[in-house]
Amino acid sequence: MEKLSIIKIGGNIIEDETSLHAFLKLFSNLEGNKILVHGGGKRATHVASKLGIESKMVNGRRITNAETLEVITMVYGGLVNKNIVAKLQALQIDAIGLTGADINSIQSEKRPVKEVDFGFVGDVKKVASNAIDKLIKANFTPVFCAITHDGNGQLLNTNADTIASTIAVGMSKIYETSIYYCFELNGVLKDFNDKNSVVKYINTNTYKELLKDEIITDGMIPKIDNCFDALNNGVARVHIGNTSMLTKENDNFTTITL
Ligand SMILES: Nc1ncnc2c1ncn2[C@@H]1O[C@H](COP(=O)(O)OP(=O)(O)O)[C@@H](O)[C@H]1O
Ligand SMILES: CC(=O)N[C@@H](CCC(=O)OP(=O)(O)O)C(=O)O
Repeated sequence: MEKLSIIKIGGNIIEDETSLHAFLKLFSNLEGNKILVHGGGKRATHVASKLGIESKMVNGRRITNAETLEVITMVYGGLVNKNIVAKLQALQIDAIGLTGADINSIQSEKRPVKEVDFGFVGDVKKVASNAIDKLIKANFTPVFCAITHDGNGQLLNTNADTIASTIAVGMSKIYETSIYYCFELNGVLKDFNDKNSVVKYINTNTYKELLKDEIITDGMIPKIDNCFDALNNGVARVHIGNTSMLTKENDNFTTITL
């Protein structure tokens, strides 16, 4: 089986021009088939606040009313996605920016209202692996933002970590897939005050311990849940770390195993 790398970058990398440029340079030099997935939650919160729209997160997910959906469509699908695509083109990567509506790549359904009404937030139902593969086979590099659609004309907001894991699961029918969750830290840290205290391997048992000891908190919990979902559904490898984990020189990052 041929290999495919799915690389997700978080909000803090996108916000910092120098980090973003350094990452895109690394990404452009990566050999083999690749897909980029980006978030941009921080930028969305910032733009929303400039427009006088308050942002509310519950369990790491944005409550997305109609107004917020407009903001995230402009920010993720427009501003952030098109800037990344233009920067990749400057690095001679033939990137194509996509939401899940483009080529019907990611269909989702509006999250049912239970204790919380998340509004226009979508849970992924179907990834069009063959359609995405046509782009890869034509030597385009797909760049996905955190937007999906329901097939009935409705765009939905879907967390970017989930976009990365569900695309990886879908593509693992065709490729041996690896996910690299890149963020500003070196990996999952044992001690938040020591940036080098990376937990190199986490499996389902050690994860439980780390949760119990409150070493893993906040946004890291849904991120690791996404990692286990991916591994349980055919993805070969999942790593969390700084963008430099994409180079062979750095082996100080976290690998998730079952
Ligand atoms: N043990 C831990 N090690 C590293 N980060 C952690 C840990 N526990 C919680 N976190 C938090 O998780 C955040 C990453 O999750 P999130 O904000 O969703 O990522 P992203 O930057 O990819 O959008 C980190 O910025 C950090 O604040
Ligand atoms: C439903 C939901 O919460 N969607 C996320 C999508 C963006 C994202 O995931 O961005 P980061 O990776 O930068 O956090 C949001 O709107 O914040």
